[in-house]
Amino acid sequence: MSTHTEPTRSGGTASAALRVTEVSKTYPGSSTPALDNVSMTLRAGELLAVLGPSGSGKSTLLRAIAGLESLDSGSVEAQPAHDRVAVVFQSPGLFPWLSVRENVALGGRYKRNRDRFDHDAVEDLLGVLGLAGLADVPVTELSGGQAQRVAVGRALAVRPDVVLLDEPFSALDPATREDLQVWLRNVARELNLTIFLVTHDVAEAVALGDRIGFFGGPQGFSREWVPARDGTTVEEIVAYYRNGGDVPGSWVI
Ligand SMILES: Nc1ncnc2c1ncn2[C@@H]1O[C@H](COP(=O)(O)OP(=O)(O)OP(=O)(O)O)[C@@H](O)[C@H]1O
Repeated sequence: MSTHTEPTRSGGTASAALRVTEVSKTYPGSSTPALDNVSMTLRAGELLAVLGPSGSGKSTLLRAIAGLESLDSGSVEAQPAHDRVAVVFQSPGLFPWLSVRENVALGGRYKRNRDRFDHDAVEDLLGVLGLAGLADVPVTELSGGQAQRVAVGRALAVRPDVVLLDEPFSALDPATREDLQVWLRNVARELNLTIFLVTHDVAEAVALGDRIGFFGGPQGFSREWVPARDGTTVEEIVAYYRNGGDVPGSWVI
């Protein structure tokens, strides 16, 4: 497989961790495509936040990237391999009979992860995630925000090349959500993660995204991808959504 490179904001190049090419999908029984010829690239080490109205196909794309949806056409290429893509959904889906540490270390039980799973590294990861003090606590005793941090930890423990997050904080109260956004930003920097984040929340996209992809948008559901420039504000994005029109000149793809 060839190695792709992509221009970055700083003028250098970054390899493409994930490349989606002309992907289409229509669910059985539906007359409208959920994905209509979607192309995008996720660069290694970036957090791409994907905004879009309900029903515009964000989750379908995420699931397609994760290999959970069959495609009518198009392709998803991950570098170096597709089995190193981890997913976290809105609901943490923890195993209630296991502790925090056991949930985070769950991936080590699977044969396919054994060569890359380091149980000692789980302790370090719990520290980075701020979960060391909770390691032996049953997950049934956690708050919603703590549980979602454990879910992210479980995904990270298999050392994925790409992490897919589908509305990971949307079930949480606003204060907890803000805390977890700060937490995720710090963890992503510390571990140099590559993240594809689906969110409804413009403020979350602005707080976390190195780039922001607009899925759907002002010209109908056109599925365009418009990277945000540095310093983009929530107001600018909301105005763009509401008013449509041309993509601001400084938002160069
Ligand atoms: N399993 C399914 N079977 C049939 N149609 C589906 C299925 N999942 C999604 N759809 C349809 O595909 C379209 C895209 O849905 P999708 O959930 O990907 O959008 P979304 O942008 O993630 O929305 P939301 O933000 O509400 O989660 C919608 O019209 C939805 O009704």
